[in-house]
Amino acid sequence: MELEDKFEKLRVVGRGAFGICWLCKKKGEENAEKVIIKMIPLHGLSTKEEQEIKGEADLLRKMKHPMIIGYYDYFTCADSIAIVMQFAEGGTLENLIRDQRGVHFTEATVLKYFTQILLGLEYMHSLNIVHRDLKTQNILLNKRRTLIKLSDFGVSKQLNTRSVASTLIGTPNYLSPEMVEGRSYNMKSDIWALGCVFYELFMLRRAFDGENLPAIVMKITQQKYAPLGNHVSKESRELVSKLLSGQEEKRPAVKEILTCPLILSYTLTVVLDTGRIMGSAPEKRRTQPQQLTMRSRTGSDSVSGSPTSSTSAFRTRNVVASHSSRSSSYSTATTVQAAGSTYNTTVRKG
Ligand SMILES: Nc1ncnc2c1ncn2[C@@H]1O[C@H](COP(=O)(O)OP(=O)(O)OP(=O)(O)O)[C@@H](O)[C@H]1O
Repeated sequence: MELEDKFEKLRVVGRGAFGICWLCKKKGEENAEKVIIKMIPLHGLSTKEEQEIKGEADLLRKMKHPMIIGYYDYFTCADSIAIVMQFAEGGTLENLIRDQRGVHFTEATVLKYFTQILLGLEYMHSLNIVHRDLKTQNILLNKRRTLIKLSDFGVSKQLNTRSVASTLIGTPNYLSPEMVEGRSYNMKSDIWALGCVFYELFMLRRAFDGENLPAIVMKITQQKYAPLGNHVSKESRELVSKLLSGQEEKRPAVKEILTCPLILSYTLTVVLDTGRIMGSAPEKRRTQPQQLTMRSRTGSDSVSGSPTSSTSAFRTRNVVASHSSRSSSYSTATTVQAAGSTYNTTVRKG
């Protein structure tokens, strides 16, 4: 089959090391959703490599989460494999950072984006999948640039619980010390990259940068980065330094970060908001399986998504609010089931 048989090519949105990304529309449908089709040429690849790419595409199709780009389908056409995925209209986090033109985000804005990235990553890690290429270019945004979507798992690998993937892959700026030293890649290497992204959101520049590869590598191995400015709270600075710890075992797991005091209230807000998004308009979802309307607390947001992402990934089970008669404070005990993990949390206000 040729791509043009089924889809109308609108424009090229980007080029990666392995292929071209086309913005496309299904032919013959008036209001067809726009999708991205990534074309990966197969020529020169062995049958085993081709099978590996197809295996990756199958894996991507299985992932359903609001903070992960929706992968719909793949097919072989001409001499390429075409991967059909959700179109993120807001571009990349790298572009968003660049568009700030040096004006820092507020800490609350950074923490909202960061928490969403964490939730996407937590879902992947719960499936024993490491991202391996987490960077601001691979974090996409919806049209209003309020919701993030992790993407580009071209080099992700599904790990079984005992094995580690050890291939050295990645953009140099986000490589962890263990990777530059040729040691194996693991989930904690994703945490390092997460630290780099967190730093970049605060400082609008990369944590580890340099004129050339050896200069970057030197800084990574010494964990040498310019200190975070005074606009960053002590708690956030401490978290950055934990994520960018040279020793993997000192870096916290995603679940620990989601429930640490600095992040917990953001976790609850994002999970509860997403629960509300997913809980809305079930009839509409049933009749229009390709289109999902997402509403956020701050306003309405529309992104295209997979309808099943609502059910498995996020579930708010039980919210109990109890008011204290002795003070004006109140506590909210919440059991939030996010990405297969259950958080029993108590938020106190007042
Ligand atoms: N789903 C999408 N929605 C919107 N834009 C996208 C989408 N996927 C990719 N792009 C755009 O296309 C560019 C190229 O993406 P692609 O995944 O091919 O490569 P990459 O992430 O730059 O690098 P590589 O795959 O080589 O690691 C991205 O930087 C982004 O601007």
